[in-house]
Amino acid sequence: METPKTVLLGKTLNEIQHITQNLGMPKFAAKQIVSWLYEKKVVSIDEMTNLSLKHREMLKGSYEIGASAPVEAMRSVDGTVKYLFRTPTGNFVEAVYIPDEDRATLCVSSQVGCKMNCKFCMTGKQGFTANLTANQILNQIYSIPERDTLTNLVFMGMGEPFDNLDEVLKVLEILTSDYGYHWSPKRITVSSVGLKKGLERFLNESDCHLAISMHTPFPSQRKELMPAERAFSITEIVDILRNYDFSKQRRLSFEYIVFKDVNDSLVYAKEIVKLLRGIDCRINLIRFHAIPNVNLEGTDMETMVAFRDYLTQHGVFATIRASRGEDIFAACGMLSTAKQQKEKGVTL
Ligand SMILES: C[S@@+](CC[C@H](N)C(=O)[O-])C[C@H]1O[C@@H](n2cnc3c(N)ncnc32)[C@H](O)[C@@H]1O
Ligand code: SF4
Repeated sequence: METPKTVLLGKTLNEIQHITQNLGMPKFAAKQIVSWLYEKKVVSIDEMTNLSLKHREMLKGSYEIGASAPVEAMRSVDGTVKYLFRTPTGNFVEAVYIPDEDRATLCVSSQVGCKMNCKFCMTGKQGFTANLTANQILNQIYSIPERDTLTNLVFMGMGEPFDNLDEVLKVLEILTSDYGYHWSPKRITVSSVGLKKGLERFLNESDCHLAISMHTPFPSQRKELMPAERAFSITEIVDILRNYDFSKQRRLSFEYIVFKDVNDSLVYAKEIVKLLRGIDCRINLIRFHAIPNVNLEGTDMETMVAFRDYLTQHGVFATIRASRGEDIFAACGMLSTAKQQKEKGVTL
């Protein structure tokens, strides 16, 4: 059997330098290769025409680009497209393309499934299967037809990015460095429940925006909704965030799914104001995408507007996030779970 080749897409400049060094290629070859990968976005090593034929052949002996097209695309009436990618081990991950006036955002996944088991999340219900490699994360951007129109990227698909931070940081480096995509870190937001080590490392090693999934300001209730609260509480998260400056380039936001009769009254809004006092941030109120077998319901728009207005009037700028792609199961984890179940012959 032929040995599988190592993929180049998703490797940092440093990693490519190791490869070229090991193959005895000249020092400048690494820069040439990353330029073919990340600027010219080639699909084969043969296209790297400023490498000598001999070096291209050497590279092809053990390496390949490693781009793979989505296996399925579902288009919503509102223009949102959900892409499904198959990993080499036969798992499915989702990326959602969301066009909106002059913006085009891609929501990417960082893991197959998730360990965090949040009560309201379909990906959490899947359990954890695997971390995605930098290649598999970057491929979600590289291999969609709209890739050159993207203005923003959010890590709000399947998985907990801080639980796979080595790979996520490599992707952020490639997207924001001069040798890579040259993107400003302001175009990228990483969303997390807040894991202590990951949070501190991300804050120190990246300049990208941060979104923390709060969902309730009360630790006792957050434990019920989000088991990760037990390991690292929302109050400790906020304490750490107080030490960082979010008043300049980097933005901090909190996500808050508004559940009917659970976290949608003024008691919650008042506690949020207290918790976030003195921190430069905003809060995004999210409509709940109902998932099967979970006794939670989204609140009505009138309550959401009142909640938003209270927060904004009391110094915490709040917005209501538009819910997109409802007709194509755009809530994270819905499509991949459906696909997985279909392959096993189960219906949801
Ligand atoms: C899927 S998570 C991925 C990133 C990270 N694991 C996190 O929780 O922040 C992205 C956002 O989607 C939210 N989310 C999960 N399930 C949802 C649902 N059924 N309806 C609406 N939002 C949901 C999460 O709370 C989180 O704010
Ligand atoms: S909301 Fe985020 S952390 Fe929670 S289970 Fe879903 S993906 Fe994991």
